[in-house]
Amino acid sequence: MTQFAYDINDFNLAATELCRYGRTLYQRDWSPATSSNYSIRLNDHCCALTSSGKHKGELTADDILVVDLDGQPLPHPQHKVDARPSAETLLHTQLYRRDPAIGAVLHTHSATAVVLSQLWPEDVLTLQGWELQKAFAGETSHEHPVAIPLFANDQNIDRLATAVEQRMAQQGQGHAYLIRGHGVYTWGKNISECFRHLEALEHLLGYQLQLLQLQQPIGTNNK
Ligand SMILES: CSCCC(=O)C(=O)COP(=O)(O)O
Ligand SMILES: [Zn+2]
Repeated sequence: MTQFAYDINDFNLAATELCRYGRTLYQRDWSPATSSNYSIRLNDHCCALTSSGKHKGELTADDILVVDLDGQPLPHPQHKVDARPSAETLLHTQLYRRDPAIGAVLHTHSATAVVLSQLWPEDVLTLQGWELQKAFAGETSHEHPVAIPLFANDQNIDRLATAVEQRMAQQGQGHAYLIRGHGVYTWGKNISECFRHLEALEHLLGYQLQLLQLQQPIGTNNK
């Protein structure tokens, strides 16, 4: 440990990874126009997190901040005084606070996730029957239902994080959730597992969206 509440080497590694994943997620068109935020846990008390409003395909280590699990920025020798953590920081810290096994969180805004989140009528989307569900940690069969809760979008992130926590306390943590018209949050024990969850989810949500489109009576989209 240093004079800071985290190990600088851990921060440097996390910053490198977050920048690298940012380039990948931007190239996949899942993080357009400065949208999205990403984080990696540094220890029991803090995480490295993207700064607000940055282009996610062009992140540098200067764009990665450290916050404690209340979402408050912690000092770093190179950080600019005006750098602000993500506006959605509390959606990351809610996850790190509830589960010490969570090591990384990714939030993205793919067209598939956003469109499906607007079309889906219920407050939970249950994935079942897809082999790719087994990409989620601990899932061993396509037959086991994987519930993806949906939340109304809310500019009050504190209130949204409280709603997420309440739903998880009642119905289980799951692997991911959708915010309507906004995007998806998913997590994992580390960034590589988290990315696997996100990649699986993108495909699974794509299957569901295609099913919805196929179930639409022929010709109705021309009227
Ligand atoms: C331009 S997208 C609007 C904000 C958002 O939803 C997002 O994911 C990025 O917010 P941040 O403060 O983390 O840059
Ligand atoms: Zn967002």
